[in-house]
Amino acid sequence: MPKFAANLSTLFNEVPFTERFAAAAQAGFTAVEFLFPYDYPAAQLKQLLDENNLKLVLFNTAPGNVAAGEWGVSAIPGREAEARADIDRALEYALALEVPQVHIMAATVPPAADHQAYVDTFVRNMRYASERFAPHGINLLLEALNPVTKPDYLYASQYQTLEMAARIDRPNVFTQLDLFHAQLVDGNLSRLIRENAGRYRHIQIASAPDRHEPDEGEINYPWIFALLDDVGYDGWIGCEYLPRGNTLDGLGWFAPWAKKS
Ligand SMILES: O=C(O)C(=O)[C@@H](O)CO
Ligand SMILES: [Mg+2]
Repeated sequence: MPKFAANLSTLFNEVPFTERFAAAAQAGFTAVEFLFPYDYPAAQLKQLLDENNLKLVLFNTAPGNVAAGEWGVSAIPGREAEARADIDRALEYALALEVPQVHIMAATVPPAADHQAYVDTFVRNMRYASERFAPHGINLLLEALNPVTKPDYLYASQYQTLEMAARIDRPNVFTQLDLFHAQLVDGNLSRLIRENAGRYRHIQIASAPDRHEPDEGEINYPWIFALLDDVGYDGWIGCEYLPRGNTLDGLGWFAPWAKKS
């Protein structure tokens, strides 16, 4: 049976961030994920989780200078000290918030840059991160991002992240399978899900191509949820979509799984 986490960076934007925890709980979610915790003290976020009986299942390392086109610094040659400080800060939050997994953001790679140098830097920083998180039983995730949403990201295809995880070669490194990005870049989701079961440890969903509720568009989600059960996937499914309108109005698809109060 699928377990859904509300993404508080994309859902419940009708209210300020700190009020989205209660909104998600009232809508029947028992878990949440979000982009970044760093604007808030960990103790404040922990209190919001506890008050609303919510588990936190995912957040990301810091994105770097987003206004300058960055999306993560862990793959940028020459920025290792910053990347490792971000990794250490993510670990502090992860421990305080009891999160089981963290997405390590790689980087966008300028078209003229030396791509291999980015890959090598990322592998070294990921091995550092792996050593820091492993004693705490926390997994690290890599996520492929489609080039329309995020041009020039280190990897766009799910098969590239699987290859990268193999190259990093550490037991707590897995991929994060965002089915919206996967459909735009790779397609054939059933093959991806079946052949790589066990290599992805978190899933995110949205419709394709418009990234709305998972009840429209190219992907037949009820069928995908049954397939995930069939391959024994027991991780979380993050609802990382942009509601067509009011978040609650679009939650009809979630009604069968919502916790009844
Ligand atoms: O963009 C996505 O998709 C994400 O999951 C972000 O959290 C990280 O790029
Ligand atoms: Mg995603």
